[in-house]
Amino acid sequence: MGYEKERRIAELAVQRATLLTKKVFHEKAKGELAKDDKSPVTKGDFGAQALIIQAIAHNFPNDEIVGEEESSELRQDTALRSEIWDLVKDIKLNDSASDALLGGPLPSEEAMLDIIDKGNSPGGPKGRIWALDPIDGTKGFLRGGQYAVCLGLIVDGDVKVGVIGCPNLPVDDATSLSADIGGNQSDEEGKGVLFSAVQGEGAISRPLTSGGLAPSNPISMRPVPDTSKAVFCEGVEAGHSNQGDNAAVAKRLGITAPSVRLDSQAKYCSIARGAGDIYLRLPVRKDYQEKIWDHAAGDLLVREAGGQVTDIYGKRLDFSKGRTLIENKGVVAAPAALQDQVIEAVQVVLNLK
Ligand SMILES: Nc1ncnc2c1ncn2[C@@H]1O[C@H](COP(=O)(O)OS(=O)(=O)O)[C@@H](OP(=O)(O)O)[C@H]1O
Ligand SMILES: [Mg+2]
Ligand SMILES: [Mg+2]
Ligand SMILES: [Mg+2]
Repeated sequence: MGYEKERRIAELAVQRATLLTKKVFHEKAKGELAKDDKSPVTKGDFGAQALIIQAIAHNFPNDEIVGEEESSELRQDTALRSEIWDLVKDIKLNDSASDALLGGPLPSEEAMLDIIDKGNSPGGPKGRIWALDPIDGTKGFLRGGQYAVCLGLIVDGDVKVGVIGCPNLPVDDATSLSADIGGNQSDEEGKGVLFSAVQGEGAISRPLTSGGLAPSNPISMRPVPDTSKAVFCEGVEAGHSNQGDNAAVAKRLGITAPSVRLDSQAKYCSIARGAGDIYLRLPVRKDYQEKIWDHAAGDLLVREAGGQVTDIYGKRLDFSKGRTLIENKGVVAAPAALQDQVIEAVQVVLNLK
């Protein structure tokens, strides 16, 4: 069994970070800022990044981290910074043995900024590099929908460990995707799932808790007799994937069921547990480069659950090229037996052949 410690620490670090994101999720003022690329970031994103990097640095001090966020806005905005510190300093798992594994609380507000900035690795083909998305689906988080806390370990360009916490997904793997899954989640009963995978060892899920890790179950994609019976998942934001092209692909595959729209890597998680079958993320803009933290953990989770993950050309996602997936365009994930047919349909719709 490889990467046992990495999986355990990653699961606990993600679980601890969701304690903070869940608090912010219920606050009216989430400390929203617009980044240079106009995308949103909140107290939840900064706080979760600080907590997770602290845990990685404590356990694996020589590893590099590619984290989505950086602290420059917080170095200007002292009010927001102290609001984040007020949250971060009090977050701990209510199982002291588990919490101790993460290295205890952060030392100070100033140290928190430096810890956030340890996520500045350029990535690349060599060594151990963690890809961290402290809140994936920030727009979903702000809307009251799905979001995910995502952490993957890439070793020499290959994803070895993937962990995703989804506080708003139903615990029950068998719960079918319903229209309200991406909607307002005021009722927390029965919600919150922690997914993980290690290369070559399959994929599992367990309920998210506020203490130690709960018992886990293996998960797998469901068998789909033919593509027309498949349910496909896509993003909520029309600016992140081309919903018109996604629909045209579904039509070519004979799919009549409406798509299930949900934010974040919860899409990878859903198909990996058989709540949905195909994830389409067809590009909106030619020049957009997908970020490694948006896909590393989900890519491994789906492949370990019996699926394939490629870009629109049928090429595996290449995590060895830096902070972005510069060698790939779009994402297509499906049960292994259907992948060729789905790629064929994508290529016809996008006029690639
Ligand atoms: N133009 C464009 N194309 C593709 N992807 C983009 C684009 N712009 C942003 N992003 C990234 O989308 C991440 C959120 O993905 P989602 O799957 O949640 O999108 S969706 O809202 O459900 O459609 C989001 O991740 P977070 O910032 O972590 O939320 C962004 O990294
Ligand atoms: Mg973002
Ligand atoms: Mg993201
Ligand atoms: Mg994010």
